[in-house]
Amino acid sequence: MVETTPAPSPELQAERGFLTEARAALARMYRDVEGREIPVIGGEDNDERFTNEANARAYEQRTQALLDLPDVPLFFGLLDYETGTIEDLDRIHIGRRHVHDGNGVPLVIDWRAPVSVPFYRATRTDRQRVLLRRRYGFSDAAELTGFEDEPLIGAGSEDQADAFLRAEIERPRTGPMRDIVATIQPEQDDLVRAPLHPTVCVQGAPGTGKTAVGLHRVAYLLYTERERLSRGGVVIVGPNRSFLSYIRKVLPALGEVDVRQITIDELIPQPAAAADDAEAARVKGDARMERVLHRALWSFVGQPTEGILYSKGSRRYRVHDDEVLDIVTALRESTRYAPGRNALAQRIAHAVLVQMERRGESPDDRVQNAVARSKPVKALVDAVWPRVAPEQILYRLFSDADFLAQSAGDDLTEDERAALLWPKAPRSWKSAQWSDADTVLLDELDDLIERQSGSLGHLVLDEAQDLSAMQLRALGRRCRTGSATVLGDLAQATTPWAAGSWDLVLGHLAKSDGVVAELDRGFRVPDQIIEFAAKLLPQIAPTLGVPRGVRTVADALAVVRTDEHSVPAALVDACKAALAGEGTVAMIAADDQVPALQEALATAGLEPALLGAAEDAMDTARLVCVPASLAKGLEFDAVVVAEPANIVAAEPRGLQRLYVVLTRAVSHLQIVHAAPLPGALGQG
Ligand SMILES: Nc1ncnc2c1ncn2[C@@H]1O[C@H](COP(=O)(O)OP(=O)(O)OP(=O)(O)O)[C@@H](O)[C@H]1O
Repeated sequence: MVETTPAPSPELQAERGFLTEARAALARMYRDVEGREIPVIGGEDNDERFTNEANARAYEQRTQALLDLPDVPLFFGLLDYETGTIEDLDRIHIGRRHVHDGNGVPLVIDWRAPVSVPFYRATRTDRQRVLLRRRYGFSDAAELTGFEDEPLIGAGSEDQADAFLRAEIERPRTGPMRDIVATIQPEQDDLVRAPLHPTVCVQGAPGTGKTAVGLHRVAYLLYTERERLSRGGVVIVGPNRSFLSYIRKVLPALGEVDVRQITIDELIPQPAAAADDAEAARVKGDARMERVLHRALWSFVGQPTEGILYSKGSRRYRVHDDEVLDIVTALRESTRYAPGRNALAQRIAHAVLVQMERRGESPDDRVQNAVARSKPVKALVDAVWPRVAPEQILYRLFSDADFLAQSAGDDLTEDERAALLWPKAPRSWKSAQWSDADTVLLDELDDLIERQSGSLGHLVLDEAQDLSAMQLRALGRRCRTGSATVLGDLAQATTPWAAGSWDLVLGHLAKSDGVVAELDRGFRVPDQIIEFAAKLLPQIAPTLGVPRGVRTVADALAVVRTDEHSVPAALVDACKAALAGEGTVAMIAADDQVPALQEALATAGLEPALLGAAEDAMDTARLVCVPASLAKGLEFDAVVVAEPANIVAAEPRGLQRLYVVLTRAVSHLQIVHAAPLPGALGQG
């Protein structure tokens, strides 16, 4: 915890009194809302039901947002302004939400309000009319324990701010990620407060605060653009459920409870039941698949070989095949598949109507509709432009080598086509089992057949470096008019289908106007560990610079070499040593080694939890066993890594995976190995 003023000075007592007053005011605001009647419109039609449901939801959110969370301090900072800067207020307390007394006088000002900005931006050289900045220290139970003043005029230095940041970073972790609202840094604040449009893309080394920035940006945008965003909604897409569980408390602590946090598989509503090998998944995720699917779909539209004969009473009307062909050709150029089918029926019917008019009849729209629905027209449309389901097309692509070759054109090599073909095709498209990558292709086909609506207001993609082109297209479609916050690190790309550059990612998302920014101050990882892990960068991401550390920690890094049989015992010792310190500890190993190593730790009496077995494993246990494939995005006060060579050998992008694993520690990293250290790690 930060060095704070010895308690209780009169000033500290006054601040504690103010905190109690603010808490009471918030409780009153909560009671006011809770006691309010929710307006209910009578009647049972859809509009009325929808309005009533929306009112009830808004009410529920408003009450939840006003709940005083016992372990979240109500304010964290204070600014003294030059007199007259803000009307009637020279001193403002800054907190996670707005609190006012019974007469509307603000007690705590929301950190997102413009008057709070200098808390993050003012410096001694650019004071922004601020005289003094105060930062508060709180116990884990949100008791006010002290404060530190940073005068922006007169003698002084900026070291205090750095000490406060360091103390905040090193405060031992207990369970899920916490917010950084008290110590957002200026380069992060720029991104947090960037306008809703255009899309923002953040490349940042491990621990530079990308996830934190993304979450605070959501809270900020909901404050400035609430109405616009509540219409379409905000969705955060993370790599897996463990990660989402880890970040789930940040937005509620910032007073935002209405944001969906999901994995991409949950966004695309198609259950996956099959698995792909790496090469098939890579090809299925490639942007070229869009052209393959496009050709496959449109190959279902055939050449009309005969026209139609429509009879009404004794009269006959004929539309010839070449006329139908002209209509089909024009429609192919201008519509999607499903509306094209309807339009074909209508245009043929129109051609019949023209003939009727030429013969002196005066048919109206109803006649045109009747003709469009007549048997001969339907039969022709079914023959020339059949109804198809996405599954039918994909089934045929993966089970019919000639159809695949014809649809692939020059886009796929023979080997790539071979990777797509099923070794043994299922009996029919209805019984086929689809993989995750297939469900994304089905989604693309669905949109090629009929345009999806795409009305999301804002989309946050975390660990976006891992998404395939086809996944990015699917995400972009859901947010056609909205904007996105794209977060990631190209050096941490572990999927074989990763897009490889931020320009490509933005292009696939259909947000090419997005602005790419870089964060390069690594807050999480001590210097010594960054330097060690960065030895891998020339091999895994030669174009990226080495992140700048902001702190060193004594004995941050230890590498223990032992023989193969002694690895479990050495891991037990390392975990025991780590547990002797404060905060969370992770033992990270190659996925298939985790069960045996977990057992070794349990046998030694250490009671480890297994990440992934229960989503909230990190909430309760101090020691967690983490399969390397689930480590991304997480962090622990101390990390023990077992046998790096096995982590590397487990997958095609094993070195990238190891880089992720090595950069999870806030204070201490111990590496236990018997095999030589991989790549450049073993050198010097
Ligand atoms: N301004 C800050 N004040 C305090 N802590 C910070 C700040 N910025 C980042 N941190 C801390 O640094 C750690 C890393 O942040 P975060 O997980 O957002 O980084 P990241 O860039 O997403 O990392 P990774 O690429 O490894 O997923 C977190 O503990 C976060 O709270």
